Amino acid sequence: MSAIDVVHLSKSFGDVHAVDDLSFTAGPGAITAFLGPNGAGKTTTLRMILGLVTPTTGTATVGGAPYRDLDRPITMVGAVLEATAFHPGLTAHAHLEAIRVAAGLDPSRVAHVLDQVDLTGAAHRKVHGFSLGMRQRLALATALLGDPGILVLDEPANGLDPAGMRWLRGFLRAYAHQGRTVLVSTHVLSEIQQITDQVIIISAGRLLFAGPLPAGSDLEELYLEVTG
Ligand SMILES: Nc1ncnc2c1ncn2[C@@H]1O[C@H](COP(=O)(O)OP(=O)(O)OP(=O)(O)O)[C@@H](O)[C@H]1O
Repeated sequence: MSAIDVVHLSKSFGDVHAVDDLSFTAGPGAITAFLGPNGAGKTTTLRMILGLVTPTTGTATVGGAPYRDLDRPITMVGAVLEATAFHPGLTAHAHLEAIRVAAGLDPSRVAHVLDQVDLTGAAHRKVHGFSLGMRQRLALATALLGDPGILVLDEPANGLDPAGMRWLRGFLRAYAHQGRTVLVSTHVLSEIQQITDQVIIISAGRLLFAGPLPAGSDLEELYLEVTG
């Protein structure tokens, strides 16, 4: 059983077939890049994996079970979705602490995840003064609170400066090397090419390519070839 299994998954919104009979797996110890043009169905697929959208047909499971059936999902799957909102009046520390308490996690986790994303120095600043990149780091820290074995990320490089992108690459690589699973949707092909183990490309909700990037090939070339 792979960490994330998508099997004949479909989702229609009225006449729009956002996801259309999609199947793929994202296994442990690897970074899987989830790619496709605007409107291809990536976010809808990620939201079905995370139990936020109900599939029309098919299944999406994490660790063998649908997300909604997981006992303590925060300890199994961490997610960073687009446009993550934080209460602007809270500090980063207070935001994380509230979630930690609600989830019954160990008190040491807050300092640990702040350190993991390099936000320790800003822990007691209010989030309304945070840059986009700092918000992305805080969203990642939130996803890491439960020490999950699976990370699902939608455009995590959004707002990161070049140093931040390099940091994120190193972080995700190390995370996968621990035997954990990373599924990341992105349009920044030059970034993901450097760390990806497996590539999934979809368009109009359908699978176009699944597999490792062939040796010596360029991800942008492959992407444009299969989506063109
Ligand atoms: N709640 C919704 N109601 C109606 N249509 C929707 C809804 N969510 C998504 N769609 C439609 O489903 C299709 C897939 O959208 P989705 O956001 O999954 O694509 P995406 O690959 O994530 O795109 P992008 O790269 O632009 O973020 C689009 O045509 C979109 O308009």
